[in-house]
Amino acid sequence: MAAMKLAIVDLEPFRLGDEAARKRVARAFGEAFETTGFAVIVGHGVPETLAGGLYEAVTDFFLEPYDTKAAYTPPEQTKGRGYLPVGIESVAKTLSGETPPDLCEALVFTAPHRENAAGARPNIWPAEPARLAGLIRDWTREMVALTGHLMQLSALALDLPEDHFAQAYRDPSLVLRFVNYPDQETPPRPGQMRYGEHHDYGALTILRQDSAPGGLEIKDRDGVWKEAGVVPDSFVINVGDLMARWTNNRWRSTLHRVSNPDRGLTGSTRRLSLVAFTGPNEHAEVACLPSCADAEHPALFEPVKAGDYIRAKLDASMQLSTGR
Ligand SMILES: O=C(O)CCC(=O)C(=O)O
Ligand SMILES: [Fe+2]
Repeated sequence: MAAMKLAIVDLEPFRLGDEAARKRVARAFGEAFETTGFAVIVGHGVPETLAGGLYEAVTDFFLEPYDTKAAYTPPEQTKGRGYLPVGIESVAKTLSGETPPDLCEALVFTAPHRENAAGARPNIWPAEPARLAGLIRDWTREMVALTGHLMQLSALALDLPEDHFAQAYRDPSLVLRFVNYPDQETPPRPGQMRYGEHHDYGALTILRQDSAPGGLEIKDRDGVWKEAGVVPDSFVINVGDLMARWTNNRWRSTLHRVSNPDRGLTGSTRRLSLVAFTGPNEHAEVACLPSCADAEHPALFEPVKAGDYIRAKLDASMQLSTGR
């Protein structure tokens, strides 16, 4: 399979440079989202020791016996928190009717940055490995900070004042989804994938992937699936539906999926991803940005409340919530 040529954007001149440097980075960032909907960022400022430590701790969690992990599965059939075993989710269902379950298991935290907020449903924190909870709390702080940088960059790239999104992101939404794609001892069923084709629902997704076989694939403008590839110590950032709506499709929410590893491979093909779905506050209204519509490009979407849009998509993706 051919590789998708993703733009690699160095954020360091944005974080540390002068105005001209910031504008340059923003231009590259925006161009990537206008063409492929994906950008690879380096120089992002997130410490590699933390990323590596979290990767190891999450790996250790998924290596625990099934019964230990299943103790963290929530009673409700939604995928907002806790341990979600293989078989619970079928993400391609958000696009088309019945599809076999995705070949992944996940550990999910919703809004871990506002755990103590009144009315928030508590996340489910695994006791083992003991270092995991602290690492996730540190990661949460990094993801919120990185989201702030990405939204400043987004505003500049969209010809808006740098703080345009500050209000909507004062108390942002955040879902952390740690995903393990196990070795496939039996062949997948027809149409079954590690993670089926889908759009992300939020504004920007931040993904740390590893280089195991059976990786991220992106559908290009001609409808051809291409491999995303892996750049060491980077994050893949992609545009979700809310950002596409905000930008009137100037930025593209692109179909992607996680493919199965070749059956001929020997040795482990296990793959681990650290995903952060970022977005504005649930109460924020997402309506066409002033710089994204004109006489030739009238607004394509009705304004939506961010939280309502996400909730509808999450409901549709649950394998067990049949009849939708
Ligand atoms: O694991 C990956 O590379 C991508 C996962 C993904 O697309 C998602 O969680 O929405
Ligand atoms: Fe995705």
